[in-house]
Amino acid sequence: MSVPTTLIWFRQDLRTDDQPALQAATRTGRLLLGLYVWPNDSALTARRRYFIWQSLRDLQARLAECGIPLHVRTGNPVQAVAETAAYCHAAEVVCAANGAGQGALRAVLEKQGCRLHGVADGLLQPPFQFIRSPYFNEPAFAAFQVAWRAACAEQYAAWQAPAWPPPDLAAQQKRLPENLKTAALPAVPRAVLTIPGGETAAQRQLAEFLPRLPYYPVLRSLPAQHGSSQLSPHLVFGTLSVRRVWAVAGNSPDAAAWREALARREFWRHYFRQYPDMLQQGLPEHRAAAGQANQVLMAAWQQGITGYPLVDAAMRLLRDTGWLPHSLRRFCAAFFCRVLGGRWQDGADWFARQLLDFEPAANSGNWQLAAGLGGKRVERQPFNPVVWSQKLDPDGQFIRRHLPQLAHLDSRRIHAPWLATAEVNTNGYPAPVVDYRAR
Ligand SMILES: Cc1cc2nc3c(=O)[nH]c(=O)nc-3n(C[C@H](O)[C@H](O)[C@H](O)COP(=O)(O)OP(=O)(O)OC[C@H]3O[C@@H](n4cnc5c(N)ncnc54)[C@H](O)[C@@H]3O)c2cc1C
Repeated sequence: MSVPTTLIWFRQDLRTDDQPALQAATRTGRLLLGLYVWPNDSALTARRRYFIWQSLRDLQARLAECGIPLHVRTGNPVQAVAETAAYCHAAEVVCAANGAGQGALRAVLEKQGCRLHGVADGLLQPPFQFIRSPYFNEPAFAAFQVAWRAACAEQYAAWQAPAWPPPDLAAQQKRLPENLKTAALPAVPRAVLTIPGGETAAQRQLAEFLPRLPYYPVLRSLPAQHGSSQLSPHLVFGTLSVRRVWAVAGNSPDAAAWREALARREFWRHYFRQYPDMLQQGLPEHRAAAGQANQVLMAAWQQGITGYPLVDAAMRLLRDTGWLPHSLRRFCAAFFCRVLGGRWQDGADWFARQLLDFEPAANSGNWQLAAGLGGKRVERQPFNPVVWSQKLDPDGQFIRRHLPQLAHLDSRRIHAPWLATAEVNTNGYPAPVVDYRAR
């Protein structure tokens, strides 16, 4: 006789700690199974795929301790979930509902007598409450942050993560039929990751960062110092709970700047849920005035051969590791739009193909801001890449690390090697592709 089960469909919530889908599934009292469906996504780079794989391996081990098998499928998600639900006689499928319509899945499941139960995850506050204007410049963010923070302060003042696992779960799961107990995880090609995947790695990284929190406000703007948490891929793939992150940061003045970063993450996600058309197209006011970088300039920027050392060091690091600190993302984006005259969409596309932590809302929003397109009018402070290079990397340490052919230049010339006299060897480093002063 078949035993009714509950299927937990893991999506971008690849963890056991503070996991709403897992908690909701446990409350059903049925036997539990997990499922992950690999996305059919051409944007899933080898690095991202390997990060997910590491996260699944960790999740599988954690779930196995409680007797929950994690099945892994590929293909169309609706079909894969429905087939697995039928195979394991699921009476209910529980998953994070990320706002995208799940009507098709619900309809298919209902036909086979199975209920779809969506739970909220990934945000500290529900969307559609705090965005008051179609603009997303600094004043709009400031207004959002005041209201949003007040709601978080109230809701999370005494927050405790729900307990996991329930004490009798492993014993109960022994009743799972043998054919459902085994779940394989096919290997994927290895990729070099500077930020490893998985809940265990995420928790370790969070613990290592917390003692450095007091230095965050200063060091986050100095890319040579590794001053930020590097938790972004974990927050994107849900190997870490954002509620957990908010709670451990605490209320101290040291934590304020870091909590502001979390507010920015949330701001973009709320904003584009409310204004989805802006994700690709931007504000209507600015649609006609898009720039167009020529292909040669765009290729030089992508490959890190623009002749501007900090841009090139950063763009090579992005290509080689899939990660950049925020200050360099902003710098490279501003350079692309304002010095090379590129369209923000083209730059955002390149970042989307490189970033380990690619997330459409954060990427699109930050690109549009860097291009000065968050308000009614174009908002552009003068942008001097040499002055910014000196601010972000005062003694050239970051440039020296990533462009060794310029390592011998002094701290002034290293930001503008074209000023070096003919006797100084710049080892074939290219001349600037454009003169920033002409822009
Ligand atoms: C052009 C550009 C593109 C970007 N694309 C992405 C992207 O695709 N995915 C992504 O997660 N972030 C993106 N960001 C935001 C930000 O740069 C990264 O989140 C941050 O660098 C991650 O480093 P961290 O984890 O050390 O951040 P920390 O400084 O330690 O901040 C903690 C967390 O807050 C969030 N966060 C911080 N700053 C921002 C911000 N300005 N916008 C949104 N979230 C923020 C991230 O989740 C981050 O992990 C982009 C920024 C720019 C300028």
